[in-house]
Amino acid sequence: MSVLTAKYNKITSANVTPFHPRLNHLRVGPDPLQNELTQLLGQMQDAKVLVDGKGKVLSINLAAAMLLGDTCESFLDEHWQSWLTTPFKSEYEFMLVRREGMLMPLQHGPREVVINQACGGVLPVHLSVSSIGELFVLSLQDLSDLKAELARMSELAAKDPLTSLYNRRAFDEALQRHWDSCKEDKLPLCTVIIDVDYFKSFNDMHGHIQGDKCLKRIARVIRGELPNKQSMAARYGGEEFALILPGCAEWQAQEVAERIRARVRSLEFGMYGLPEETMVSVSQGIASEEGENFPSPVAMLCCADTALYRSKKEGRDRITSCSC
Ligand SMILES: Nc1nc2c(ncn2[C@@H]2O[C@H](COP(=O)(O)OP(=O)(O)OP(=O)(O)O)[C@@H](O)[C@H]2O)c(=O)[nH]1
Repeated sequence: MSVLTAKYNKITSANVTPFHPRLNHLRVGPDPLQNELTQLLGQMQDAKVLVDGKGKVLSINLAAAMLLGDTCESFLDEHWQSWLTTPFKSEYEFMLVRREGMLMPLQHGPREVVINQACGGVLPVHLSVSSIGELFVLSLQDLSDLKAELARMSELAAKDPLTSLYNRRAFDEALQRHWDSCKEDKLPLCTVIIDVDYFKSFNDMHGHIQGDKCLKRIARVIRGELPNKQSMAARYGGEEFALILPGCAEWQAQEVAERIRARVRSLEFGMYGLPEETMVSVSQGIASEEGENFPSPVAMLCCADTALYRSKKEGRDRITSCSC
C-alpha cells in the first residue's frame, strides 16, 4: 500500500462506502499514479473524473457517472470537454491548447459551467480542475438544487407579500430594462399608475383586514387584465399599483385601463360580510413612449403620476393620458 493510499484509508476508514470495482470503474494500467488516483476516486463520495493531458477520461467514479447520467464504463475514453455546453466547451479547448504551449497550467478552483447529461438534460455544476503530475482530477458539484433555491429566493424578494404582484424595486428595474429594449426594437412602451380612490375611508369604515382583502382582489383584477406575458403589474405603494406594457400603443393601454376600471367598479363585497352597496373605484394615469416623448423612464413615470393626479382632481374613477 502506498503512502498516499495509506493516508487516505486512515482518513476515510471510519465511515465510507467501500470501494466497489463493479460500481466504480477501475482501470489498472502501467502508470502507478493513475492506478492510485483511480483507487482514491473510487472511494470518494463526491463526483470525480480522472483525465489525461488531452482531456481523455481514464477513470470516473460512481458519483460522477450518476451526475452525468450513465454508467461509469460509458464515459471512459471520451473527452470530457465534449460534456460541456457552449460557450464553456470552446473556452476549455482554448485553455488546453494554451497549456500545451506551456503558457499556463490548467488548474482552477470551483467555477460554474453547464454540462450536457447523457439523458439529454443540462446541469449547472461547479467544476474544479486539479493538476497532479501529467494527469488531472476534475471535481463536479451539482448546483441545480442551489440554483432552484436561489431562483425561489429572488422571486420572493421581487414580490409583494400581500398581493403577490411584483414590488416597487422589481418594477423599477423592469421599467429600465423594458425602456432599453423597446428603444432598441423601436417598439412603443406604456406605463399606467392605478390608485384606489378614498381608500382611507374604506379602511376607516371596514377595518384594515377588509382593506387588505380589497387590495388583494384589486390586484387579482389587475393581473387578469395584463395583455401579454411581457407586461408586468406591481404594487407600487400602499394602495397604488403600476403597470409596464411593452409593445403597447397608448390606445391599447387605455383599453387595458378601462377594463381594470370597469371590473374594479363591479367588485361586490356583500359575500365578504360588508354592506351590499360597498363599492371601490380606481383612478389611473397613463404615459406612453413612442419616439422621443421622454428623456428617461423616470420622466415617463412622473408624467403618468401627473395624469393620475388629474384623474383624482376631475372626480376619480377615471383614466387620464399624459399630455407631454
Ligand atoms: N388595509 C390596508 N390599507 C393600506 C395599506 N397600504 C396603505 N393603506 C391605506 O391606504 C390609505 C391611503 O389613503 P390616502 O393616501 O389618504 O388616499 P385615499 O384615501 O385613497 O384618497 P385618494 O387617493 O385621494 O382617493 C391610508 O389609509 C393607508 O393606511 C395596506 O397594505 N393595507
